[in-house]
Amino acid sequence: MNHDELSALADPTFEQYFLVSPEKLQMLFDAAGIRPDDSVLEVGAGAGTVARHMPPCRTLTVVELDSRLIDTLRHEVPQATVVQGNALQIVPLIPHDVLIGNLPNVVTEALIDILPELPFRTAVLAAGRHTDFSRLQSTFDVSEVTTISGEDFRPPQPSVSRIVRVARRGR
Ligand SMILES: C[S@@+](CC[C@H](N)C(=O)[O-])C[C@H]1O[C@@H](n2cnc3c(N)ncnc32)[C@H](O)[C@@H]1O
Repeated sequence: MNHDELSALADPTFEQYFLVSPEKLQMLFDAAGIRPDDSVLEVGAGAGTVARHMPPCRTLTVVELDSRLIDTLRHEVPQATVVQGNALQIVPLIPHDVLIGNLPNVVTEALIDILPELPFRTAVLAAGRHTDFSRLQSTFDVSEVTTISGEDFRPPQPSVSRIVRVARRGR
């Protein structure tokens, strides 16, 4: 899918900006540290621009709320199990070693609340500049990987967000 087609698919109601920067995708995957025997779960998978470049892993499950994008995800990421629904309800039901997400900020805030109950080794999440991860610091190492904005996305994202790595200590 080219950049014009991605932009045409995006629905601002769902804050749909699709990450296309090869450099930022590589930084995301480096931070995730995906191993060939990992189960990977991506939430808010959009049109599959992240998932289609996912490094080799044992299983890949992608979750997307917008039912319009489900056929696109099945086409773009044929190796993935595609699930339509709300990430906050689905994430606790799917075992995973690595969690990747670029969700609207309000959803990410709610996801952070449930992170301690999830099984992942490493999570890599896009978050707003002011999203508060401090509540995780007793259990996880939290570090900023990079910032993402504008031309990193199609359509260009008007705001600046951060990619944040959350790693469970001792794993
Ligand atoms: C900013 S886009 C990111 C898409 C893709 N991960 C990327 O980086 O290119 C956010 C996506 O999250 C989806 N989304 C919004 N709320 C969601 C929720 N509660 N559960 C699952 N997906 C959601 C939107 O429909 C949208 O496709």
